Amino acid sequence: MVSKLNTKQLEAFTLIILSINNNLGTSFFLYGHGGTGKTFLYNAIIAKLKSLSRIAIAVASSGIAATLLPNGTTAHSRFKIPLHIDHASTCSIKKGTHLAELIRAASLIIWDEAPMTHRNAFESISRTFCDLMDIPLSGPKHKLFGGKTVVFGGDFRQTLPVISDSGREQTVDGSITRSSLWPFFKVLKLSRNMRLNDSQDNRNLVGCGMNFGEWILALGDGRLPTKSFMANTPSDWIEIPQILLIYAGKNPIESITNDIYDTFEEQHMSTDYLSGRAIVTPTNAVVTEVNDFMLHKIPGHCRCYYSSDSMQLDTEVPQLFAETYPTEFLNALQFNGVPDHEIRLKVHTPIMLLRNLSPPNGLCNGTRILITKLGENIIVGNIMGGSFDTEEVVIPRIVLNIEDKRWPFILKRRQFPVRLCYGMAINKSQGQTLDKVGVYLPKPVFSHGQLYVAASRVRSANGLRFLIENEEDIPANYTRNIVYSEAFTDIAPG
Ligand SMILES: Nc1ncnc2c1ncn2[C@@H]1O[C@H](COP(=O)(O)OP(=O)(O)OP(=O)(O)O)[C@@H](O)[C@H]1O
Repeated sequence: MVSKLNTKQLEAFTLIILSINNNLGTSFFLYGHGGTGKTFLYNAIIAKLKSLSRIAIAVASSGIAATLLPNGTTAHSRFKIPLHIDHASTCSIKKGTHLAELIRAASLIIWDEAPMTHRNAFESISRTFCDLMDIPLSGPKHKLFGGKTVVFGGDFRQTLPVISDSGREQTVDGSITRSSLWPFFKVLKLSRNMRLNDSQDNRNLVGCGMNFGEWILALGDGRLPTKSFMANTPSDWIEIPQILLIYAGKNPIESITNDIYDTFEEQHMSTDYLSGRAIVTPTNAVVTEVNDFMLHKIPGHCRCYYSSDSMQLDTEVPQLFAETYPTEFLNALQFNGVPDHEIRLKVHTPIMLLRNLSPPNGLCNGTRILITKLGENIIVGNIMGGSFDTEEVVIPRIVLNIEDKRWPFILKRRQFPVRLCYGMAINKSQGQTLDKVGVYLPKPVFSHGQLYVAASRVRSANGLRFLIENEEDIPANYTRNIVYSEAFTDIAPG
């Protein structure tokens, strides 16, 4: 793999290996826009360390990015980062445990998609590593991350920390670049988009004077010309080039799925075909519409799985709550990232896991699986993509505990933690390289980086299509592009 690295990747590789070999304990941040080969480089470094019998711990902020790294897990599960974290938190790792010894022995920590995680988490890891490595928390003998070489990486144009009920300022303030540790990071920059191939369709985007790669990057940077369509509304609407557009027709979902899942009838059972395609859209409600539409196209028996829902109450008068919130009410509740009460599936349909079931075996939140058997109590299938590609896996029902401040109880839902994934929420596509992506926007995106994540998954302009539905007075070749550029202007790639 090392022989394949481009110049910037090789420079970064050399500096990181130098830090490990000389125990320099450098904290790196690998910065590059989508497709510049960050994941490729992590894999080259991990392979090198493996050949030297040295340990690298690889984690990512999201499950799907973790599956792209050898033995990757989410950072939260690997380092036992508390769910509710503040500026003084530490991780629940006790000295002398297997995990503590693994961290002590590791030569390198890699953390992909770091910009998605709140800065408090990195600070708590640094304090925890100091404790495990017997390094003081301050003073001349203090070392960041207990003296370990660490490589954080990611792209600030993509998802930033999600902080509930917060606005632009709090989101940017939660970012790793606002951490007291940030000034001590050595930033390594990658700038060549390795995802895009050099085909003709990448050279010219008719009408906007840019090639596809330049256009994608300008979109992510927030440098495309913008306009506003009504007084007092955001002026962040951008024009999508004509050649990337699909028109809604009578049935927009039919139009976009016919385009992205062309040759579906012949290839609907092919893992390669399915794993290279997705319709991405901002909300889960639309994801469900897309998936329901596709499910109807698949021949064969549809199996329904119903959850068993109950309340965990912190009260001595459960009867009162049982009357107020009957089972039918609990069944109707829907939450982001939680399977519905009713799931309908067929053999040969692709599903996405919604929970980390067994990260060491590739079963992470975001893993895609092609179903081969629908049992009474298990679902069997083969993993699509990532380091566990084609491996057969078994998915059980699990109990999911769901807290929501709207309800005075914890919902306990026993269900298969899966959802069909012909369509997926934009944030679930982050980190993936796909052949064909349909960006379906019945409503515009609503948060930083969403449009960029969606548009930057493909290898060529030929693989990207937008279908936009706007209110009557806004043309269907315009959509919103939300970019918090202050999150990354100081570290623009060189
Ligand atoms: N040096 C290289 N030689 C050949 N292919 C490469 C090289 N670097 C990256 N690639 C390929 O380019 C594509 C994008 O790379 P990768 O997924 O590592 O980018 P990334 O920076 O992690 O992207 P994102 O931020 O979107 O997750 C992948 O298909 C990868 O295999």
